[in-house]
Amino acid sequence: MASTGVPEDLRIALERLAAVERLLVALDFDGVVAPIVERAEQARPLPETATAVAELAGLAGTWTAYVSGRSLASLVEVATPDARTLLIGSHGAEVRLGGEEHPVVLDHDQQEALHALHIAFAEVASQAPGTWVEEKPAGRVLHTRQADAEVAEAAVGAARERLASRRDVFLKTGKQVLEGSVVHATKGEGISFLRQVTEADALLFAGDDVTDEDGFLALDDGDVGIKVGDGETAAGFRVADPRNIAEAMALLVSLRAELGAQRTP
Ligand SMILES: O=P(O)(O)OC[C@H]1O[C@H](O[C@H]2O[C@H](CO)[C@@H](O)[C@H](O)[C@H]2O)[C@H](O)[C@@H](O)[C@@H]1O
Repeated sequence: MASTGVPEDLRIALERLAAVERLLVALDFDGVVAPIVERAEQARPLPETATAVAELAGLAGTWTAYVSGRSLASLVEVATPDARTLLIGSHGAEVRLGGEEHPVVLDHDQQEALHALHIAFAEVASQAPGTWVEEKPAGRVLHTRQADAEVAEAAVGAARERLASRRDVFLKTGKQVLEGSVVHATKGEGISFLRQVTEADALLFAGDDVTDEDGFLALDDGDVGIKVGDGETAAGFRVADPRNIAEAMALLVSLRAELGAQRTP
């Protein structure tokens, strides 16, 4: 089967993956399912990817998941996933399985740390035109995509400096964002959790950002990791942009549907 945007080595890996008994397909959201845009609330899935994910979720022995740095609420709003798609939010700190949400619960010290984080980011953003703060249950995100490069760099530096003495705020760098969280969680933990609950024989994970590297490091032999875009990666495969993920997902749907049809008596 020819598919122009799917490299040959990935196509072969997808053929192998399509044949496993229990398969988990886990996708990062921003930069993988949805192209990167100026404002977080404007991001939307590529329709072809959303369709392929829904089709995969309807196949026997197949689970789908979005594994995102977004809060669950924000992920649900922009991705509008159906109930079958498993959700990991806040880089692993929040979970939704079926209709059941497992929100993050903060103790008193974490609430105090979140307040300090909010003040630090909000004060920096108020002085740095083009930056803004996104709120999450266990963290805050300083967005700099719409700021001039020098303003963005200075804002991130100032925010880091203000939080340097806090051992209870964990900082992560993402695509033109600085994220702070009062809960230590990684996408690797999220992916290992999903592997456990689905009892998957193999899984696919695709990601584009530095924080997705924890996810790639949680993959085993027989799994497929796909890095979207440039940058160092532990993933075994690479594609250029989210449209290639749409193509890869469509290919996986047809391969798995075909094999499923052959298995059905
Ligand atoms: O793990 P992800 O699903 O990829 O989420 C990572 C962060 O994505 C969002 O920010 C990124 O996408 C925005 C919309 O395209 C873009 O404007 C921003 O510059 C990107 O960093 C989201 O807002 C964050 O909360 C997520 O952690």
